[in-house]
Amino acid sequence: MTINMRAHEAGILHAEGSGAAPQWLPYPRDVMELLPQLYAKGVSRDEEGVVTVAGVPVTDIAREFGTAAYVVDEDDFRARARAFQEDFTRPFVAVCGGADVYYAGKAFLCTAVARWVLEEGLSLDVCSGGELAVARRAGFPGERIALHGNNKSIPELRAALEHGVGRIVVDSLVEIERVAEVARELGVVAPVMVRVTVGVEAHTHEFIATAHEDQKFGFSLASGAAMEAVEAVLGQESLTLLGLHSHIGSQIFDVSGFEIAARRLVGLHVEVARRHGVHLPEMDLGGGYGIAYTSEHDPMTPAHLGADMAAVLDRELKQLDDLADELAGDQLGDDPVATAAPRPRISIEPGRAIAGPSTFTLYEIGTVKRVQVGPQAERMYVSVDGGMSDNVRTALYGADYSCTLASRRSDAEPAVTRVVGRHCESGDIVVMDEYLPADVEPGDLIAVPGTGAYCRSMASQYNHTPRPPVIAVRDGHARVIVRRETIEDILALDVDE
Ligand SMILES: Cc1ncc(COP(=O)(O)O)c(C=O)c1O
Ligand SMILES: N[C@@H](CCCC[NH3+])C(=O)O
Repeated sequence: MTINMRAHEAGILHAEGSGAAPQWLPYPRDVMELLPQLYAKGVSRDEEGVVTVAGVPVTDIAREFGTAAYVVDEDDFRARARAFQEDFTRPFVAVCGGADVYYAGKAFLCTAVARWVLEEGLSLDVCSGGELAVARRAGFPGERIALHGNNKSIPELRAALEHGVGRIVVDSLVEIERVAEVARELGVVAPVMVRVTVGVEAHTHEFIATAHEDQKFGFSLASGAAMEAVEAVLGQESLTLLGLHSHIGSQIFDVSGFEIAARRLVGLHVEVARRHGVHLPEMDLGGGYGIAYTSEHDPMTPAHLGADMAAVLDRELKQLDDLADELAGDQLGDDPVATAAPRPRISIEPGRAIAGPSTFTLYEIGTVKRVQVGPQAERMYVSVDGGMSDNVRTALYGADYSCTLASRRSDAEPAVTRVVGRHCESGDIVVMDEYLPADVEPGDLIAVPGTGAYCRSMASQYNHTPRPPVIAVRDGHARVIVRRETIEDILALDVDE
């Protein structure tokens, strides 16, 4: 018999693989009270038991804006952005002069969010012409934008260079030629970074790991392709090489993957300096910091992460200091070591860790059905007015979410629940296993926390379902930052011949 640790803590005893029928254990507490760390800082329950965000009851939000809706606690988002910008970067000052934080807009980006990020002093990572357009509309300065993507189009590259982006992270030899050509055409020198596949097997879902050899991103370090790419960039007059980039994957809790990545990346950085006499001014370690979706996850704070990663970098950059000693001995006499082989400035690209916990999805229950799943066990299937079209992560990665009854308190017995969507698939599941009070009924609201990253940004119109709005709440006031799609929006795309 295997016991799911989270579910076990919540009182669910799984009998998977044992052949025995599942049995549920009694669960005594309110899920939100048990797991407050899953919710944004401004989320709590009022005296009536209604969940509130920054002082606004979810019942008011549902009445005014409808459901399903993504509800973001603006102060929570900003605080997490600030924690990376300030607490994470602080230890890097002594190690390499400082660090820059590029918010990864793929997690979630709209004009308001780009402005929050800008106001909190971060830079921005975009990976498409669409994300770049949003950044431009928000007034994001080009020099604080990084452009990613493994197949950027010429119009995207042109738009990026016209906006003066601070870095383009190149991903193939064809693309190096392409960027060089567009830069020549525009009469500019394009700043680029080379995305390196460092060969780390990140401990995460295989679809969101990105630094093992057999996948589409980057230039392999092991095969020599990364050095070849560096040389290709150095050979182009319309390109300037800022540095090397590595992103090992997403929803990672273990610094050891970053440590191996840093060691290998610094190794290549030193090799470039040694072979070509080029001291690259930057180095980017990507994003990927995990968040808590359930009690199974225990993420590090940005301060803790920063301290650990700065220590790792300090250790690994000793490789560069050895080169500096060599160079100083050979060429520079008494010149300070720092001028012989200066340490690169570090940057990172967190997305999920800033956006994810700031948001919950608010759904209204439409139907409740009890299904017998064993002689002593039944599962309550709660259908909500959304599903895999607004949160595909459960279906795509087997992601685990929690939920809570949000519109009232209930003293009813807890029931093992699966929250499902309204789409035409049995895999249309939002929350696999959680407890809800057994008296939940149509019209009740539930909140699914941790949906700020890769939910709205990966939302679809499956079954011609209009995508939900994003409602930002701050200081007792809720407002729309992304409006709800309408059937008219969907019909507008459909050519009526
Ligand atoms: C290149 C790059 N940088 C940053 C990120 C952001 O990752 P996360 O949201 O896990 O921090 C991603 C996505 O995994 C990415 O591909
Ligand atoms: N979309 C993925 C993460 C991929 C991030 C982009 N490289 C998720 O929801 O977890």
